[in-house]
Amino acid sequence: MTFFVRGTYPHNLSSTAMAMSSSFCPRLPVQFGTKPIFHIPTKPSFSLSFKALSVQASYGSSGKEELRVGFLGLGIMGAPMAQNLIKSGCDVTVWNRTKSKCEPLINLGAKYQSSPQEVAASCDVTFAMLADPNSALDVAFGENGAANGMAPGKGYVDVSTVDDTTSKLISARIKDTGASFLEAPVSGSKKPAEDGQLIFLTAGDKSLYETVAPFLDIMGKSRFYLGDVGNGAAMKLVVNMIMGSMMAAFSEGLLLSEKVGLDPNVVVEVVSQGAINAPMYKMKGPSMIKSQYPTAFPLKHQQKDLRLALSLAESVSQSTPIAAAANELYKVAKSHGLSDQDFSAVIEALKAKLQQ
Ligand SMILES: NC(=O)C1=CN([C@@H]2O[C@H](COP(=O)(O)OP(=O)(O)OC[C@H]3O[C@@H](n4cnc5c(N)ncnc54)[C@H](OP(=O)(O)O)[C@@H]3O)[C@@H](O)[C@H]2O)C=CC1
Ligand SMILES: O=CC(=O)O
Repeated sequence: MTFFVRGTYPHNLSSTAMAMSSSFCPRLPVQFGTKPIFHIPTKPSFSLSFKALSVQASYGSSGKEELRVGFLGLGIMGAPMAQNLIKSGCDVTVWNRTKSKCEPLINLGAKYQSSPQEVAASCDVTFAMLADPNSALDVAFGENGAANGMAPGKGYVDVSTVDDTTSKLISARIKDTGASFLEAPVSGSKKPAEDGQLIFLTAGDKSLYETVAPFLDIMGKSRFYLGDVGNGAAMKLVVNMIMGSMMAAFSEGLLLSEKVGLDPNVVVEVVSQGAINAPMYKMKGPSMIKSQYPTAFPLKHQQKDLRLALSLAESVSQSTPIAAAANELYKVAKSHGLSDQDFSAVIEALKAKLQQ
């Protein structure tokens, strides 16, 4: 298995920095499949402004034709990802099933096409950020799907969280057209998407990976190249299987602490200072204690990821009893109408009134 990681940038993509980065969108050769012409500086050690300037230094004066970038799916994640590309000066064309979600991006300068096929036909690389395997397949294969607009020299980058089987199906269909395919699911939620701090877990055509790397660097803080299609999907499912179980265990801890007379806010503080600290606890804990779940990562997507991870585990006979138990809790939460709340609403599934 091939493995590659670029160093992370210790910065936040503030609006000032975004403004600084405008017109720094990478200019790239239009044709794929050749040796990478440009080199991304590795492990820059300071600040976003350095990131923006690096991109300018590498691409700004190349004189090559700018790649036209398509973006399909403008939900919680897709909208800020596309926005960061637009604000960096990229030539972006958007499509979303619910057209009204395109308006804010069109106002920022994006072009619009009325189907995935038209986006793919009018762009050199097309990113897709869809809800789940069915929607990813629909948008790639359906009537007026992206595959109908693909051709040799183009690239399709699916950044949705799906299972490896779905990803391989999409890859095969796209590659049948002569185009290239990269799966690139992301780790990181709404805020990292807004801040250009996502972690890309990519696999597939290496030449496409190299071609789109500058775009990944606008939207993210690091990227991994993991080899064959399916490895990116599997990595994402493993990570989210761990995250879903952690959130379920954290929920149990908060409720138990309250029942025995402890202040759950102090539990959050103690956890945050110790070896089991994870940013998620301090970020979500205070609102969970107030029974508030402002949506960053919808609970229905976390349950989807657990379901897909369990199926992946079953395919290789790996026992995953903790994830299986967590999945049951998310299913209970869904059945109580919490699908569109943040995944931290899983705590509600443990409250006595929901279990009756
Ligand atoms: N939110 C998060 O924190 C993270 C999410 N992810 C993953 O990223 C993906 C997107 O997540 P997120 O943005 O939160 O999800 P949202 O539910 O906010 O957005 C889903 C997107 O998929 C579109 N869609 C759904 N069904 C269809 C369909 N049948 N045909 C066409 N388009 C469809 C929606 O269109 P419409 O607007 O019309 O409904 C929308 O653009 C998911 O796979 C998720 O697991 C990964 C990392 C973090
Ligand atoms: O998929 C969700 C995330 O936070 O990553």
